[in-house]
Amino acid sequence: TGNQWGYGKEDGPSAWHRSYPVAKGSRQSPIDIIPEQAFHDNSLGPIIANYDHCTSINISNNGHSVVVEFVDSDNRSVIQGGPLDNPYRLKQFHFHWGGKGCDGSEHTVAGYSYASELHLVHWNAVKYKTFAEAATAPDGLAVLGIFLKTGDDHRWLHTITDALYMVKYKGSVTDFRGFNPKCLLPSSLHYWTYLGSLTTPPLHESVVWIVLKQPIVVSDKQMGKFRTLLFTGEEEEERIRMENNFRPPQPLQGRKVRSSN
Ligand SMILES: NS(=O)(=O)c1ccc(S(=O)(=O)c2ccccc2)s1
Ligand SMILES: [Zn+2]
Repeated sequence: TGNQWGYGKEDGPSAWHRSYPVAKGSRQSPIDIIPEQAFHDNSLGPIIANYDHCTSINISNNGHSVVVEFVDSDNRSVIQGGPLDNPYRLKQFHFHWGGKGCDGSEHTVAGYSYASELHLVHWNAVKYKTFAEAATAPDGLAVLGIFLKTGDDHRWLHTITDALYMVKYKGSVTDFRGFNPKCLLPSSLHYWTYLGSLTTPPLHESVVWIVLKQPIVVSDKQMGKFRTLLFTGEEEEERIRMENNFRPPQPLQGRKVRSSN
């Protein structure tokens, strides 16, 4: 049923092109960001994230990551400014991470990987009627990427890591209300931006990527809780720990990465 893809040896990123030929396309993500080669574009304004009236709905394990979904039937939580021509609505956020002691970010910075990467997924509800329509349009999605590095405890991430035991298995979902992702943003919103794709199948080339330069700090213990999740469902006999759910950097193919001031 549907296309089975994963992060293992047989079904991982190097095999995705068989079912998703766009995997070898001209604007694939993630990429290795080389700061010195990024173009300082003075016309790039600040990113504005208006999450104050956002409404989280649930938290779930979709067999690839842990996802928090939001009400996106109006413009109550949007990102705008920067490279974006209009406001994009927050739909969900999720994470990518490594194994114990290993890094698991998707974008890298001059070859450097972070422990994890948070993706806040938004869609262009001004130009497109539905998320599904926006998801295949070249300017349909805007994903805000935030690096996580290990160090002190992140006081707000506890709200998420304390809920992970309820979504241990693939296909599990539970209520998750009143969470404002503003608490996960670093103090600086300086960013790199480039045109790319979803980093998982269906790998649509529909994403304006906005990757924040400043990582947030979370503890090893908090990262460890992500690794208690499973790729596998409760009914499956095989239990496979959810870790290393990241795609490696893809060819830049002549794309320009711009840098905010
Ligand atoms: N890692 S990422 O942020 O690039 C990403 C991968 C998949 C999604 S999606 O679930 O929003 C989605 C979007 C469109 C079609 C299907 C799923 S977002
Ligand atoms: Zn992602």
